[in-house]
Amino acid sequence: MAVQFSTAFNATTFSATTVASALVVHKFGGSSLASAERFHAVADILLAQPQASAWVVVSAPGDTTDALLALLDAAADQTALEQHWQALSQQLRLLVTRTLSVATAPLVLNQLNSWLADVPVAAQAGRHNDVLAIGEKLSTLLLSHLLQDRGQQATAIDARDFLRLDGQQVQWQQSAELLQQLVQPGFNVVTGFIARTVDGKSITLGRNGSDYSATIVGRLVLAQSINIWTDVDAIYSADPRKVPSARAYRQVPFAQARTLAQLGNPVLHAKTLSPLADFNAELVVRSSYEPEQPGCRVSRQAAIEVQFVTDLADVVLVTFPKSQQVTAEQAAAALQSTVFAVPGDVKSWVVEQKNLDALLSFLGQQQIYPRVSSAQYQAIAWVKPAAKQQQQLSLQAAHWLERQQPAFSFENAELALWLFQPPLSARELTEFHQLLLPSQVRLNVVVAGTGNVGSEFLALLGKQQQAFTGQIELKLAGVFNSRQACFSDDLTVQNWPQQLATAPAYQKQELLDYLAALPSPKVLVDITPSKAFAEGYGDFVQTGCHLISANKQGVTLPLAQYQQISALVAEQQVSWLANTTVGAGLPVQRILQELQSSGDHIQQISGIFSGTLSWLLCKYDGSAPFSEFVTKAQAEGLTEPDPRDDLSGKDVQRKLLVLARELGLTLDINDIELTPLLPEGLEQGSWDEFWLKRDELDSAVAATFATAKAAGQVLRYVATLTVTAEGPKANVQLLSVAPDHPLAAIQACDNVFVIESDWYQANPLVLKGPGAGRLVTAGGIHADLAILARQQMAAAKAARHSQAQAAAWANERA
Ligand SMILES: NC(=O)C1=CN([C@@H]2O[C@H](COP(=O)(O)OP(=O)(O)OC[C@H]3O[C@@H](n4cnc5c(N)ncnc54)[C@H](OP(=O)(O)O)[C@@H]3O)[C@@H](O)[C@H]2O)C=CC1
Ligand SMILES: N[C@@H](CC=O)C(=O)O
Repeated sequence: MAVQFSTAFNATTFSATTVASALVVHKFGGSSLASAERFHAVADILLAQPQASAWVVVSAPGDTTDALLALLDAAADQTALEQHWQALSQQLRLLVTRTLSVATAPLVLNQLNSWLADVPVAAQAGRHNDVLAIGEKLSTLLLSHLLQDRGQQATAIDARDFLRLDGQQVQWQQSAELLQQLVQPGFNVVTGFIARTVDGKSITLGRNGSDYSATIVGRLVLAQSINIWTDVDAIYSADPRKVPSARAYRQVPFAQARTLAQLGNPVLHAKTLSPLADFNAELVVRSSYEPEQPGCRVSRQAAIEVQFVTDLADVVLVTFPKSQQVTAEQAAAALQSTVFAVPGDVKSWVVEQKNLDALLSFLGQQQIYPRVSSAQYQAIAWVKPAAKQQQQLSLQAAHWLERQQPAFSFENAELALWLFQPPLSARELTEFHQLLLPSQVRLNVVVAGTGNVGSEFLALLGKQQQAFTGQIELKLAGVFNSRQACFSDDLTVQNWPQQLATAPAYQKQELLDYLAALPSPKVLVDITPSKAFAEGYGDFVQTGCHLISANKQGVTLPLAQYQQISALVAEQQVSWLANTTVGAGLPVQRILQELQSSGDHIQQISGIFSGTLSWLLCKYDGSAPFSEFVTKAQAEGLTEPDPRDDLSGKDVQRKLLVLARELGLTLDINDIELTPLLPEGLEQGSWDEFWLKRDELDSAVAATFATAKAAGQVLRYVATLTVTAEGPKANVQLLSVAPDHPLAAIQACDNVFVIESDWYQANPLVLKGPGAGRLVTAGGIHADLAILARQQMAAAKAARHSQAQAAAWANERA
């Protein structure tokens, strides 16, 4: 039984009016049909659609067209032809038997065998287009039978039975009339890529021909929507393989999609969009691998501000007088490739070098002999947001471009285009994209402490900003120390020392007000040694900022205070990262977190936790007073601001407390037994006062060292935390160990963490490496910052995804 189209075809109805019916055309490309599993996935997609019937346009399965082209290339050589034919026949027969039921497969195999039998004859007779048609014909047959196997009505249609072209022109009226005689209820599965001339010759529609077939069929049947099922579910603001921060758009206005297509977009093609130029259907790009995703809608109704940065490699510039009538669109259609007309007085076209000869011959036929640039370029275009068509480049982007020195620049209201030689790298393209489409996430970073470690952290921040370019902006939003504070949007990693030098005195209330007003996400990075400052963490967190602490004072505050801050951190849903408080850049807390989150139980943590004491006890050989070595360690940036924190063992005691709390133990500092290296009384008073009494330290260490040496042993300052059934036991002490002891053989400054757990018992997990120093510590703080940055990026992505989903649902409801 033949059925009528929902709206009778009539050339006069080809206007940009909305069609009342909800006819949908689905197009599946080769990769969506590359195996039996993919054919089944396509059938699943079709059966999950709300429409009970649909038009389906299919490409050849997988790489069948390439295999057919290779076979045609080999046609002159009988043996090679035979080999190609055998391989292809086997592959296609296997696909049929794997895809269809035992009852249906023989029918399709019979048909396939008769087509295959004709292939060698057709190849040698030059009937190339008949050979090339086999792939699409097989896809229609396979899919329609598969749908029938699933209880559906489905018909395979060879597009050459209705689609007529005169040169490049689709014969709409004739094609529609022919198609009307073929249409059946249920699914009509049509071959993509192939058609016939008005005088009956079999032809192909060239590169991306099946997408073109889909929009032609869409227009012929007056479809409301044409779904191009491919391997992406969005149209990106730039090539995401080069620009990781490219934005995924779910809607693109038709006019911008056309410009993109003319610029060689890999998903949208100029030819594909051409039937929609005066026909108001939407085109939806969807992923057949993620059919639950809404995809990207290209339509005249898309009310969204989008912009793009496109790039096309190896192009030349072809220039001729503007009076010539020929258009780039005509040339692109004739060449089936990208020919882009750049804005300007002179007619200038950008064309890929590989298509230059074809273009010159096309122009030659019209007596046009253009000038061709002697060099090859990379063409970068900025497709401007439709709502801001008068938009100029930002000052920053203009300066950036000036530095890159493009060979040519063109600009009009909709578009700017530059030709570069040498081409921009992916990193440069990402930078440019970031300037034009600044990443939506900015992480405001406020740094407390500009001393030994703080200044190193700030020095490295510039590099990290570069590394995250296009993904998230790490904005230096404030810097202060105990004396001055600079809170300003003008701060940069280059100018902070000058800005801070002339800034007013630091006041906590001013910091609190600034943090409260600063947009989220924001982070306060504490690189001070100050307990008073750490006691204010609760106030800071209540402004909604994250915390990164290198300062051990916060994580070792008395238990009640520590728990109060932790509760506020949880309440505000912010992060508190403090990996450098133990082992500097060594990721010891992260290892403990991972072990515990995977179900392990830690039984003991022991080892050397002080880089300073490790360095001093490795270097000290009795040749000079111990205090001279302390001065050297201080100069190397290893010690605490007051090195007596190291010598007293208090710094190690704090670190052990940090790890104990990481295990969820409710210890306080005094629960950790401490045997200091520093003789009693010397920790009191100022550093200068201590320095006058340093002989006491020197002689105490010299004596202990001599005893150990006499016994053939070495000194190590060791921390131990054991979790027993009776409760935790923790101590830090100076030990004299034999040379074969596991803690004896270390490099100066090494920390060693020996972790014994349910899973690491007989052979403990050992983490070893430099545990102090300005570079490793600053690096460790950056590791925390990078973790936070990634968390923010993931949160922003999730928010964008749910916004897109909400928009898609709203669309559907509408
Ligand atoms: N060195 C290392 O290997 C490691 C160090 N750390 C930790 O890093 C932190 C910094 O160490 P380091 O850089 O050597 O110390 P510094 O003494 O060199 O610098 C400390 C900075 O903090 C500022 N500061 C002090 N108190 C306050 C306050 N109340 N408010 C605001 N700013 C204040 C100081 O200001 P001003 O300039 O005005 O004096 C100075 O800029 C310490 O907590 C240390 O334990 C952690 C792991 C390893
Ligand atoms: N002074 C400390 C620095 C790191 O926390 C040490 O030496 O370990």
